[in-house]
Amino acid sequence: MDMHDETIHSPIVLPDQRPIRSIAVIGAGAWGTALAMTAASAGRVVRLWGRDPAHVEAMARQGRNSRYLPEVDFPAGLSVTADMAVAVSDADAVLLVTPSSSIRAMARRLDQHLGGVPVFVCSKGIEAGTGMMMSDVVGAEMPRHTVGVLSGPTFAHETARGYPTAVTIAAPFTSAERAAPQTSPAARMALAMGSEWFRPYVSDDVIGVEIGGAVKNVIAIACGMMTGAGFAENTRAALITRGLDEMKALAAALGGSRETVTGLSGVGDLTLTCSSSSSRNMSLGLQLGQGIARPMCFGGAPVVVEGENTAISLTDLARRVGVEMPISEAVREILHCGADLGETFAALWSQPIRGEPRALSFEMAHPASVEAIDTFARAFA
Ligand SMILES: NC(=O)C1=CN([C@@H]2O[C@H](COP(=O)(O)OP(=O)(O)OC[C@H]3O[C@@H](n4cnc5c(N)ncnc54)[C@H](OP(=O)(O)O)[C@@H]3O)[C@@H](O)[C@H]2O)C=CC1
Ligand SMILES: O=C(CO)COP(=O)(O)O
Repeated sequence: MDMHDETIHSPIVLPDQRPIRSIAVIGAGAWGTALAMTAASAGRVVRLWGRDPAHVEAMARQGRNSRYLPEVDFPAGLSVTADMAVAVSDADAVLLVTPSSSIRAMARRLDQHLGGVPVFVCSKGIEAGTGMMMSDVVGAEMPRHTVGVLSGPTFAHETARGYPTAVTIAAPFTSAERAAPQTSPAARMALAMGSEWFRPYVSDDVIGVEIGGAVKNVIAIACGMMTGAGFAENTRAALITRGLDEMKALAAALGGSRETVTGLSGVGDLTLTCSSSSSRNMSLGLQLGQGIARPMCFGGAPVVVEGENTAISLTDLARRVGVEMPISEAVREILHCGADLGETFAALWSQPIRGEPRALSFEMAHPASVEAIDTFARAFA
């Protein structure tokens, strides 16, 4: 073999290419449990961590999670523990699946127990106060780890039952991984999780994926509110489409790709969440739209509705980077500023008329708006 051949055939040196055989899932709610079941069904060794020892003991005894997914039995290969050190011992990768408000604390705790294995955040939200994306929060607390995300249109109860489901798994690529994406942590995780009914796609656009998951919850609340208040399908379709525009604009402003927003984690999840009362976000909106006071929604039970806090962190972030998000702002006003639902949506519908692609940049007063009526009144006085 001459020198030339040797150059051509020398293997690319890549960092960690081990297959992912064992997975720790942190968070034994509906989605953590569904993902743990998915990974175990795909043949991985899975440890599911829950914070409540009594709940963990019940899961171990019953072979199911009767608090969050009562109708589905655990597959072989899934064990449960309330000891985080046990959960992550020998793990080749971690799925972090507690509510977004707890992700920083969980990551800080995890970092004490974990070597440098990839961590994938599966929660959908933007941190309150800092406006940081979940992957950035985890990256800040776990600097030795590759941090990715897993997101898409996925109701936990459907995934747990084995209904065909597709997700996007994203993590940053090194330059070597760009040349051979199948060696990236995201691709290795996709191989570890994939089964005949669970179909992962791979991406390196972490921010694009995360924006989709965060924004769709706020838009779903808006859709629920409008539906609950008695409006129909035209209105919901308009909110979904203009919500998608808000998602696209913010993702682009933060360096994400518009194409990612049209994928599973954007359009896919927006469509799912805004179409079904199985969504807690949509359901909260429905109840508020019907005039039920917030404390009485869900019969007063504490339910994780990520879009509620995200309405604030998202619009704060959008204002900071100069992106207009009128639907998200309307949701924030109603949820957090005491604005009247009917009046706020009426004002949304009579906002200035604009070009449909944001690139067609102009605006003029809507004829139904107060400003327009005043202007016309003055002009014709
Ligand atoms: N459910 C779904 O279909 C999907 C959910 N997601 C996302 O997954 C994330 C989790 O949601 P989901 O599993 O549905 O929520 P659930 O309400 O089903 O479960 C929440 C879980 O988090 C635990 N938990 C709550 N607060 C804390 C805390 N402060 N610290 C540590 N653990 C905590 C709960 O423990 P305990 O029981 O002890 O209270 C429970 O195990 C959310 O960001 C959601 O958007 C994403 C895709 C699908
Ligand atoms: O993220 C989800 C589906 O992809 C779950 O939506 P909810 O949190 O609104 O129930």
